[in-house]
Amino acid sequence: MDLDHIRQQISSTDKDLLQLLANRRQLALSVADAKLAQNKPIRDQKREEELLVSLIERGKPLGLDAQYITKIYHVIIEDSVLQQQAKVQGQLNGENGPVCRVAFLGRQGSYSYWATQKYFTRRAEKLIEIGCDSFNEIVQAVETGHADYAVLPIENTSSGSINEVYDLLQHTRLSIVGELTHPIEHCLLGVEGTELSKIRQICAHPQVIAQCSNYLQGLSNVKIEYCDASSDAFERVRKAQDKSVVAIGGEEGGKLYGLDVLGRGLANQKDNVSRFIVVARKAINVAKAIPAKTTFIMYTGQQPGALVDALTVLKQHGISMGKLESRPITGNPWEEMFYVDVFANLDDYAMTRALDELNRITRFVKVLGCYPSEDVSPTLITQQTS
Ligand SMILES: O=C(O)C(=O)C[C@]1(C(=O)O)C=C[C@@H](O)C=C1
Repeated sequence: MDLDHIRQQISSTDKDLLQLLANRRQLALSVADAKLAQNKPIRDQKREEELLVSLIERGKPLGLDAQYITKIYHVIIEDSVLQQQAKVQGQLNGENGPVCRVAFLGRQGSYSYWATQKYFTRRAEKLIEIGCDSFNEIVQAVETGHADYAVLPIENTSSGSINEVYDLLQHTRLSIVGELTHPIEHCLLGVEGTELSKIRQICAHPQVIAQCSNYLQGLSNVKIEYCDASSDAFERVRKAQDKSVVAIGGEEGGKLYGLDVLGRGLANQKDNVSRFIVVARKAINVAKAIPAKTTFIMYTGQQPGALVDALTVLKQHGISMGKLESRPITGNPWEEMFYVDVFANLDDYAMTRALDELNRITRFVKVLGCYPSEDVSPTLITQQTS
């Protein structure tokens, strides 16, 4: 068989695979309806485990190993769960209309651009992109009604919390309505023919620079140029057409600007992942069938044990905390606002009780939003496979 012929067969098999994946997605969406009708949660890890075990058994005589099957099905099931969650949420809260206007940092190719695409393709509305130059501009776009939603990076596994976004949340009337995580794979990108040894200037967003600090410390005689977004860095390099000027950003984004990859894996952490939040003017409800997260801020005052007392309230109501962050309160030197993420639905009885009590024992509490948790942890096989 000649190469072209084999490739035709591969392409045809891939076409069939895509059709099968699309069919599977449709079936999963029908499952969501059935589950809602029966009052069942979307996620069923027992079913997932049974499915994985039976697929591994079926794969063996076909020469497909367990690891390969497990890896592929973790991706398929994660997609299935998130598609179902988006459908259920759309039904519960109603979509905004035929289109949704979403503000994000940068233009085509920025990390926030990809995160926005990923999140909003699950929804029925047509996405209208509103690229912005700063986090403040993004929030303003939604506050003024120019955009329906904003996508904001809030934390990263290499650089930690994004303080500017936390501070904006303290003063906005917007609510958190969603979250998503997105892998951030930093590459060094330049125009064709750029050589690593000749680089004199690196363009990147300050968050990117923080996430690649170890790599950057190892370079000498290189000027850092701060940019509004990775897409801005790409644009500058593309325009300069200078082989001593490079950008740091994602490979896919760089390609849109005609840039070549000179180096990969620049982040301090191997698993460099950012968590983004989605904010809107109106708060949403989260269906009981979906695991929910609630984020609130509180000012406890500075009396001894004040924070311990507040966190004890959560413990007493059996509420697990995902993250605790603190930021200075503007205008009140040395006083801190605490940001708390909990795994609970705002409508849960325990959460209502806990918030009532926190309102009583702290100086200030404000709920920033309740939203579906996108943390679809992979189901592990506990039973023995033969
Ligand atoms: O069978 C179900 O209950 C589904 O929702 C489908 C599915 C899947 O994609 O296979 C997805 C999520 C559940 O956790 C289990 C399985």
